[in-house]
This record gives sequence, C-alpha cells and structure tokens, in this order.
Amino acid sequence: MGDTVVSVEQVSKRFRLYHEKYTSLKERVIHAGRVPYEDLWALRDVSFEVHEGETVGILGRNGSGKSTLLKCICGVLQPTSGRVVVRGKLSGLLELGAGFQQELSGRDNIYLNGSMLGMSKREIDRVFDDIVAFAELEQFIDNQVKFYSSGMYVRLGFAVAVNVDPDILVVDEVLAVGDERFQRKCMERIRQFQEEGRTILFVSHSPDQVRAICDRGVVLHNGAMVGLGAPGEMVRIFRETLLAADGPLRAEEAPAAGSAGAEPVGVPGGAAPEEAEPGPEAAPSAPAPASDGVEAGSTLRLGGPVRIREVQVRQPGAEDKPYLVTGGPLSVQVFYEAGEPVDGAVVSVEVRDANDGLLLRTDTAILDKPLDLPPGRGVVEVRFASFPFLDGTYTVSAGIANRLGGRLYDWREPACQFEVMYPGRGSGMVALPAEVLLEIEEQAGGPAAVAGAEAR
Ligand SMILES: Nc1ncnc2c1ncn2[C@@H]1O[C@H](COP(=O)(O)OP(=O)(O)OP(=O)(O)O)[C@@H](O)[C@H]1O
Repeated sequence: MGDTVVSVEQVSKRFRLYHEKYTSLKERVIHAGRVPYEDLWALRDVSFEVHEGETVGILGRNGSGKSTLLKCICGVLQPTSGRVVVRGKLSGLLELGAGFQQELSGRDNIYLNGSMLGMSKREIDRVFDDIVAFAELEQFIDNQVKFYSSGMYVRLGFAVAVNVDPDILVVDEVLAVGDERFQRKCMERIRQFQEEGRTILFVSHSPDQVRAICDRGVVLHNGAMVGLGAPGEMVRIFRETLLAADGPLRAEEAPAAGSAGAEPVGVPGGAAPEEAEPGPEAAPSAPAPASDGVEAGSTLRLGGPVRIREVQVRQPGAEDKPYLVTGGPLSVQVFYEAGEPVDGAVVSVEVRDANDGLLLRTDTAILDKPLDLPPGRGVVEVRFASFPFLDGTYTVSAGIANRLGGRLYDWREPACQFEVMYPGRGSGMVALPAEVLLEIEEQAGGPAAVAGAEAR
C-alpha cells in the first residue's frame, strides 16, 4: 500500500443558514446579533485516508455532503472542526465553472488556473496546446468564458485539471454534464492516470463506474460516512441509503378501478395481499402513482371472469432483504380472484429496466403450464432460476388472458417494482457465471501445459 497522500481527520462542516435578511439599517440595529439561523451539518466527523496511487469513489445521495467533502479536501472550504492533510500537488474539478473568471477568455483562465496551481508561465506555455486540444476549444479559446456552454466549461475545467501534472486528481460529478463521447475521453484519461500511479478521488452516481475503476469507495449519508471499503460493497451500502430514504421496497397495487389511488402493500414475501372486495369493473382506470421515478402504472381491467388483485416479487431464501441479489432466483406471484371457473387461463409476466426496456417476457402457455382456475382467490407463481441483471430498479407487469390469448381479462403495468443489488465487481448489464481457461501453446524451455481457473 502506498503512502497516505490525503488524510481526512474527523472533519465536520457546518453551514449556518440565515432565515431572514435585514437590509435596512433600522432592522439591523433592532435585530443586531439576533438574526434567526439554522445550523446544517453538511459533514459530520468524517475520517479516512487515501493512499498514493489509489482511486477512491465517493458515493451518496443528493445533499449527502460529497461536494462539501471534496471542497474541504481541495482547500476551497475550511472544515468547522477536524482537518485535512494533503501531500502532493492536487488539482480539482469542482462545481461547474468554479475557478473561472467570467470576464476573462478561456486562454487567460488557463494561465490564471495554472498559476494558482503553482505553475510558471513557461510551464503553462508548454501544456497550453494540450489543454486546448483536449478541451476541443480551439475556435473559442479567446472568447470570454461567460459565453461558454456548460459542456464547454466542463471540457476546459477537466482539460486544465489533468494537464497540470497533478499527483492527486479530484473530480466532482460535473463530468456527467459533458456529452457521452467526452465522458469516455475523460474516463480514458483517468485510466491513464491510474496507470501512471496517480491518486484519484471522484464523486460518481454510477455504481458501474465505481465498480469498474475504483479501488475503494466512501459512502456518505446525511453528512456522515456510512461506508468505506471495497467498491461492490460500497455500491450496496449506497443503494441501501437510497432505499432508507425512500422507505422499504414496495410493491404497489394499481388502484382498483374506481378507487381513489394506489394501495401500497407489504414487502414481497411478506403478508398476503389485503382481502378487498373487487371494485367495479371499468377500463382503463386512472394511472397509479409510481414510486422511485418509475412511470405511472395503469390497470387495464377489461371485465371478465378473473382479475389480478396484486403482483409481488420475492427472492426465495432472501425474504428478509429489501432488495434482490443479482444471480439469485426470482419469483413473481400474481394474486388473482376468479368469479367463475376459468379453464385454460394464461398469465403473462414482463420485467423492464428503469428505462422501460423490456428484459424478459414469458407466459404460462410458453412455459407449458395449463391453468384451470376454480372460482375464488389464488396465486400463480412464475419462478426464474436466476435473475442476472445488475443493480437497479426494475418493474414487473402482469396480465391474465384466456387460452387463445385473444381476450385479455386484466393487465397491470407496472404492477410492482423491485430493487436489485450486485455485490460483485463486474460491470455492464448482466452477471453471467464465467470461467477462465489459459492454454499455453508453447512454453520456452518446458512442455505445454493447461491451467484452469474458475471465476465468477
Ligand atoms: N454554501 C452552502 N451554504 C449552505 N448550505 C450548503 C452550502 N453548500 C452545501 N450546502 C448544504 O450542505 C448539504 C450537503 O451539500 P453537498 O453539495 O455537499 O451535497 P452533495 O452530496 O454533493 O449533493 P449533490 O449530489 O446534490 O451535489 C446540503 O444540504 C446542501 O444544501
């Protein structure tokens, strides 16, 4: 392990928020020293160390204190208590446009920033063209930066930060502002920095990115550090802080036609759905409010002998967790109520990602399971041996139709949603069990050998 280059020691940062501004002299005299305020602790007793050559990702929901922490590390803010010790030359890309003088041109700002980082004019001359080329601002470098777009600010800011030969690079989330191609270019440069043994601290909202490039992660929640360690584990803790903020995993029943709104029900695997009288049949009903940013759902109640009461998702063996674990089994339970015998019913199930992309669709006819439902209530369970998709929020829609699929009795979209955590290190969309084989075809000075290793 390399030497400690950043040491954050019991850092707390308080912002004092004043509720009223007394502008007139009279008001100020009357209220002298008594302006009402509220203290907001953006950081509370945060301590950790970053070692030379390490890449550390900072995770946390909005307002958790990530930017405040980076600003304390960069020296832009002074901690209210505790201290930060930095060894080496640090360059940072913090808020959009921070560190730029609006009235100056891009060119002058490069010199200004360089000199603030302790570079001589000659040193800046040497890297000037690289900065402009990296930022792709050749045509605009003599324009005042106040006319730059947000993307241009980010490009210039990042180009300066990485071209001033820093030992420690600190990057706030601003990178997300740039276009995808520029983000890729930045990630390539970050990888190059890693190969050169430089230290990187960055804020990210992307679990994929953190898993892919970080050695360790820090999770902040309400200003406190709630996690420090391996990236996969930190992503899990981060997602738990999101869930804690939004309440436990919910499966939401779309409102019965004619009812006032969505009826929240228990955690999947928990109690069976509430017994309720079926509402009057009508189609389609009002959309259900959906949680966690999922599109509002709809109930298509077409009338008929059977209706869906509720849909739940659970992971057998992990019912105590508020999320599913990638690679584990997935069980979708469709609770129905039949008013008369329904022979040859077909239940269909769809799973979509947060962008509404269809990940899988199947039905009991495809699965070759004829369903003859007697009058009354019951549950049809569709079990998937494993759910391979990585962390995220997924929605389930379900329908029930007659044998020929020609008549849809009921359709819930989305019927419920669930969260998935992936504790492993791979990135992308899916986790597939894999193994690695190495075949040495020719070995100098020895016989050929086959070595195998299993990896997941
Ligand atoms: N200059 C300031 N004055 C007052 N309050 C502030 C100031 N800067 C930040 N805060 C408050 O401190 C808390 C932490 O903010 P911070 O910007 O560090 O969070 P963050 O995790 O970076 O959030 P985001 O992901 O939204 O950028 C928030 O409640 C924020 O409103």
